[in-house]
Amino acid sequence: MRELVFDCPEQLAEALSDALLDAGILSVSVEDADFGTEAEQPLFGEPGLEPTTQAWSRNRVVALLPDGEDPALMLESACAATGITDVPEWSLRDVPDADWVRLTQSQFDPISIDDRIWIVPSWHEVPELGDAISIRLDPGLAFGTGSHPTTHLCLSWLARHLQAGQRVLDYGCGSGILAIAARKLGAGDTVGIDIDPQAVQSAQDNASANDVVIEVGLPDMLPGWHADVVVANILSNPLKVLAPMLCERVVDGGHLVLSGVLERQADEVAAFYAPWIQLSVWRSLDGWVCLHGQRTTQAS
Ligand SMILES: C[S@@+](CC[C@H](N)C(=O)[O-])C[C@H]1O[C@@H](n2cnc3c(N)ncnc32)[C@H](O)[C@@H]1O
Repeated sequence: MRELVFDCPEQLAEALSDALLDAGILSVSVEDADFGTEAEQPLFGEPGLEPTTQAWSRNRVVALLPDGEDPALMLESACAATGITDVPEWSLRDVPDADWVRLTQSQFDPISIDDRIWIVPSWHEVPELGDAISIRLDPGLAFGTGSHPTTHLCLSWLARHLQAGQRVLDYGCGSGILAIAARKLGAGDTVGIDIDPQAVQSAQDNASANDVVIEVGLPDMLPGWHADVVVANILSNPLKVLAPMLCERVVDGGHLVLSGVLERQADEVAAFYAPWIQLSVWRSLDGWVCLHGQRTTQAS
């Protein structure tokens, strides 16, 4: 296969990419044309949120051509569709044949959480477990493969503190990884809730693949019972909004475990929870924190 490559300014990158896709290009990626040079200007944004600027000042558009198509005609038609009169200079490059499935899979090795939990993609052998548990999980549409520090922190907390039989609510369950881990670590009734229907489906599928029973659903399916452990790995803003509801879901003496919070956001998030539960940083990893607190019987 071949790729069409050209540079264009920030204001044209998105429109031309869309027009190329409309013209029949198979896929388009936009890269920083100044990557690796002194002119490189990285785009930053809070993880999980879109950066405010959507493109670099000089963008390299890389478009995968369908077999037999004329690249010049495709680019000219995309330019005409977007009202661009100066067709950018372009070049062609060959895409070497590769086993893309194998290449992608090779990027995901089993992940160990403190030697207590192994997250193992389905194409890998389960490593020697000893006393550890293993969770079969493939990267998919829902967040939560264990590679992100926030998931790692929550898993680590569960592995160290969860007691057999405790009821667990995993709020913002994504792939269901925390709920599945909780069940495999001996939790009692366990529920995973997410606002994203695709995450709910993924969590259900992953629970079945791991032979564990967890109830999974959208927020309106929250069960009547209260949990010994409520774990929520979402971002700081939704966590602030959810504070009263999440605290209310914790039984007296129960635990609240939060992540998705950057170190610099920890105090602010804890302040939102202070009327019900005193949270403090349990552990940090790569700039992220895991906050933990216990609900006392005096809490209102
Ligand atoms: C960072 S992922 C965490 C996934 C998984 N629990 C983990 O630890 O890897 C956050 C999840 O929370 C969900 N989410 C975000 N806001 C939510 C809300 N207000 N109520 C329920 N789920 C929410 C997202 O759809 C996403 O699946």
